[in-house]
Amino acid sequence: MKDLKLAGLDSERSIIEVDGVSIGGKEIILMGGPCAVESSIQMQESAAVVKKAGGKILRGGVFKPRTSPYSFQGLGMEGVNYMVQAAKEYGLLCVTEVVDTRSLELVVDKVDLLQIGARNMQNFELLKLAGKTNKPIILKRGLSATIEEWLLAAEYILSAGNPRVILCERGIRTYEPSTRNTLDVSAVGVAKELSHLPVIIDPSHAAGRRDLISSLSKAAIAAGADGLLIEMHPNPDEAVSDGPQSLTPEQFINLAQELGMVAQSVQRFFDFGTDDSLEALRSKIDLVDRSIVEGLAERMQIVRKLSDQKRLDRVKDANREKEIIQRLMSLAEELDLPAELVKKIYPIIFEYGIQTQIKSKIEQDKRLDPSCYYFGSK
Ligand SMILES: C=C(O[C@@H]1C=C(C(=O)O)C=C[C@H]1O)C(=O)O
Repeated sequence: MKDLKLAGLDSERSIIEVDGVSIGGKEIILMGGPCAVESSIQMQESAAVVKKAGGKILRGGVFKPRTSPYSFQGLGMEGVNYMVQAAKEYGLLCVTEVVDTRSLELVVDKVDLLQIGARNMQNFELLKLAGKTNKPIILKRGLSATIEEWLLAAEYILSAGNPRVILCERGIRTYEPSTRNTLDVSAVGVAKELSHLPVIIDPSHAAGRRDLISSLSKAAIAAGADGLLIEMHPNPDEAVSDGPQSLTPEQFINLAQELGMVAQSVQRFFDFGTDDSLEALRSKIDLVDRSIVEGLAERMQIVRKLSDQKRLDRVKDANREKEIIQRLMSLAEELDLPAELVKKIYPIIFEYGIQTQIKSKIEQDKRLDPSCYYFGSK
């Protein structure tokens, strides 16, 4: 694309540093908070949840570009102060949306990042002014903007002198009414092919309903997104805006717990572990235990299949068992785990493996020779 003089991908991808948080590196950055700032207590509660989930950035709208003029328009500067205070207390950064040059000037020195929303993606005066600030800009893709238009909007900010732009896909307008917008997952790959800028995903505005947020967030990471911007409210049923698409604190934390595995599968990481409280460490252990048991169940399924290929009197194979134990004992040593643990646990696992094969073999034999039923039932 010829006009992407600064946004175009030359060689290196940009990693955007904001006070110790790097967006666009290996780490997946989680940002969360309510659609609109409503009160000091609401922001305190939200900040506590974001922190607990391993999130790095607190979001909250104070100037709300609402579809209807009669919807809540935001708390303005009072709201900014609530958010800044809460973020500070919990060691988080904070971001809010600016809707015009006036609101930008009001908040630029207060927050850590600025957001330009979908409806203002082509507000060129605002883009130029954002380009003159020293704050990173989260630039949302417009409701009906092509990827090219979105990148050219980023080019406005870059060419005005601000190199820190983060692209945010938030769903586009399609003919499909089941979701508020359609999350364009492929936009992540396309934008990254054309541009060096980090790309994050806002699944909340894309879906418009909370039941899809978890799966869309995981899809976003799998597709290569550098972060997630998710709406979460301490009490979504009472939210003044976007309640139906806001996660509850519990859902937000549960989702965050699952992000690490998805991140790992695409050679990234998500640090759920910033919270080392007893409760947080125990939930981490619960997650690991779950995958241990799931792994054992999967192993058992495979072992059971092996019975097809064996005679009943040849189910146990001592050499194979020895070989497995030796291999896993060296792995344990490499991983700083007592090798003795493997030596003790595995014979029990083999024992159950053998039992399950024998059972399956007997069932097979019965199926092959139905006479044994008749014989047995006489
Ligand atoms: C699965 C097998 O059968 C038995 C169970 C084993 C296991 O659980 O890994 C290993 C050897 C056998 O004693 C096998 O032969 O591989």
